[in-house]
Amino acid sequence: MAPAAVAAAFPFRLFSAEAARRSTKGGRGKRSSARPVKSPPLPPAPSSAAVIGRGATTFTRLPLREAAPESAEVTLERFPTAPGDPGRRAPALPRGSVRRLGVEEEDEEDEEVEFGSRGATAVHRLPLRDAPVGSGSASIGQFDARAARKSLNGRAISRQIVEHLEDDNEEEEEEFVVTRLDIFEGGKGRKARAVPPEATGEQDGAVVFDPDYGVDSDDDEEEEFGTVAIGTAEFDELEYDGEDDDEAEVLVYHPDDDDEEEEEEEVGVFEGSFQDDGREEAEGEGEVKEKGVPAVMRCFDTARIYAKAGDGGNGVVAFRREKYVPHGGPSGGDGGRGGNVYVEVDGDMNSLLPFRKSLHYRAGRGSHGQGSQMAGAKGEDVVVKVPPGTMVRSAAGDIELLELMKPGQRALLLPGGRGGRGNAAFKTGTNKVPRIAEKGEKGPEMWLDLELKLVADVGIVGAPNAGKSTLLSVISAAKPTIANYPFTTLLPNLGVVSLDFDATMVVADLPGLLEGAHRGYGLGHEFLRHSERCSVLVHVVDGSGQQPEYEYEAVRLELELFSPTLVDKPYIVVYNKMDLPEASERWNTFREKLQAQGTEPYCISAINRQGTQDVVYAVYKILQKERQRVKETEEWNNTQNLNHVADAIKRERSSAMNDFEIIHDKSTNTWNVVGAGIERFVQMTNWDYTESLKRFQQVLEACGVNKTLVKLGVKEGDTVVVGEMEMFWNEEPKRVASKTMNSRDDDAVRWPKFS
Ligand SMILES: Nc1nc2c(ncn2[C@@H]2O[C@H](COP(=O)(O)OP(=O)(O)OP(=O)(O)O)[C@@H](O)[C@H]2O)c(=O)[nH]1
Ligand SMILES: [Mg+2]
Repeated sequence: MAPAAVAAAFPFRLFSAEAARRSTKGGRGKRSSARPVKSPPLPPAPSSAAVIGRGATTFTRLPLREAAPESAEVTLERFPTAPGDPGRRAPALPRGSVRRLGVEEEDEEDEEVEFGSRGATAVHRLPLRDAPVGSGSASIGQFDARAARKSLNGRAISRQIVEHLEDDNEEEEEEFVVTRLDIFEGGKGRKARAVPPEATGEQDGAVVFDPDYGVDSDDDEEEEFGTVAIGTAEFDELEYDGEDDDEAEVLVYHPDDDDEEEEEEEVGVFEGSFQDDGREEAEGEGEVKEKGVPAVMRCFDTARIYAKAGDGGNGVVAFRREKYVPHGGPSGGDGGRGGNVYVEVDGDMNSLLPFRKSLHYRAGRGSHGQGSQMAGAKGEDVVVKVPPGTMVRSAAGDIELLELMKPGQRALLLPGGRGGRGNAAFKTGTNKVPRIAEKGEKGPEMWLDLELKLVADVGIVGAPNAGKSTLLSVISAAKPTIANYPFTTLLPNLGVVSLDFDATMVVADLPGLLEGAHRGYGLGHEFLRHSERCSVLVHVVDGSGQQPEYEYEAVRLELELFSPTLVDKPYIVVYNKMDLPEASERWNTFREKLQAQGTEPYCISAINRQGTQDVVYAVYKILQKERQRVKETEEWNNTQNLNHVADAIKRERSSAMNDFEIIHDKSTNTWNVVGAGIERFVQMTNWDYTESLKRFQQVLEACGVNKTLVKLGVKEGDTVVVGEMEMFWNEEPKRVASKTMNSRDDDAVRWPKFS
């Protein structure tokens, strides 16, 4: 089709394919700019055959944000909402944000920044550090990277947005948005500009970061800031060193140390995570000892892993060429589906320790399609093997996704991306030689928190050195380490107790509990969650201790402080070491005390196997009752769909393209078109083909985006963002008979529903 004809058909938005190609190649991220776009940018060369219509525009590709779903409903990669309207689709659009609060008078020390994991929700606050003065070069790179490093352990290259919203006491309304993506891109040598406060004349001491520097140069801005004051810096030249007295660096936000502590505690997401083995500090006595647990113990039952389903393979454009077959027609095959990510219960595993070593699980990408209508091969699936009793949560938003209990259970967690269609699929009556093919759909990705709760029927609890491991060793075949010092047991031990042919129970021996365990003393507290799944607790008391009753009460209290459901569990009390004279002497007092409370304790000598069998029978009797009770309630809710996460992803994938929302950000004149269907369309569009632009245009028209924008009052030069595409709006130069448009619409918009 001649360019002029295309222009006539789609007079509204005029894109430059040239510019598009340029910018997509560069892959430069560009987000709502620091300053409103004041004039439409340079028109591209109209001579290019690919230019659709007249007028001009730039066409930039935005990198996609990392998927970090806040809910099981939304797991696809997506772009964040309009910066000015963070709350709108917050649940669907996970992101971090830092927002400057209103500045209180001139007191810069009091400035605060809210730092949240989604939208405007504050999770913790960092105080704003006054910006250093007198430097022409500046970078905000450190700012966000630092926050990110803190909160994400620097691992997830996820996208956080730093918002610098309007000041209450400034007349000028300004808004600055800095995405971490910009910063990361900056890290690859991109030029960026930061404007020191004295250049802007603002009193708030914040350095203004201009992510668009060098993208669209704007003369007005130069004047406003004064050219001298504007320095540029290569990001890779700058390194964060934690000090702000380094002249080469300008740190914009710099939380001071006290608040850092606070912030860590409040966020608290990373406690119990792996890594940072060497980072633990020795803590003084009397202090709260939150993380004084060796890494190996933390990894026993918690892990954080990254999973990504494979991207679909791209479809290709090909035409059949064969002797004696003139006009062979399009024959580009579809890309293959990306691999799936499964989670499977492996009965042989009993801890999450293997995840210390491997934490990235990526399914294979689908192969690209080929000529002769050959579809690409499917990507390879990956299976994440977990022990029975594993809870799977999405790290973002702490949403419970799965609870995997039985060996052999398998859940499809992330379905691979669909393969892009080849040009053979685009053949229509009016377009017999389609030069268009889709890219493969991106596979969803996620950080997952795994937590293991042992699936034991009985939990043995008690103070250190009480003889818990000894008891387990005599009633089961387990061989736990036994020694005469506290904290012999560092990780829970499991044993199977069989009373009879089919009467068995799994017993867990847990690390000892100290008074103050809930405040972090000792180790036992780390593992108490494992007893949450137990039906019965066996509380072992060391009869040879100084005050067995006191020890008993203290442990009960710790259980209660950990979780009220623990103390409500049925339990039996076992008084141990009766072979020792000091124990047998105190037995009567102990027994009377407990009887007064309505509990009948057992006395044993674990080492001599005296009385242990009675304990086993007593426990089994209670367990049977509990099992019966659980069975009755389970019958009611036994239909658990293990694939619900994948289902939600698939549902979202099939969302209609005309189901979108438009969010207007007045300060930057940006219109964000948000909708899973349309964003997915943009992601799958292969901009290498010129026909893709046309199709994109047609889709915008057909699904009503253009119409809605016009209705909402979009103006010449405004920015329109759809998924990873950013465009400038150009008014139509000349309206063309709508007949032509309609006749083309139904031809071009062939967007089938995927299930
Ligand atoms: N005399 C006597 N000693 C016992 C008895 N039961 C256990 N012990 C001893 O008590 C010490 C501690 O036993 P463990 O079974 O390791 O105690 P634990 O409760 O598992 O201790 P932690 O794992 O450190 O919490 C060992 O030296 C055992 O030999 C008993 O019935 N009589
Ligand atoms: Mg032990």
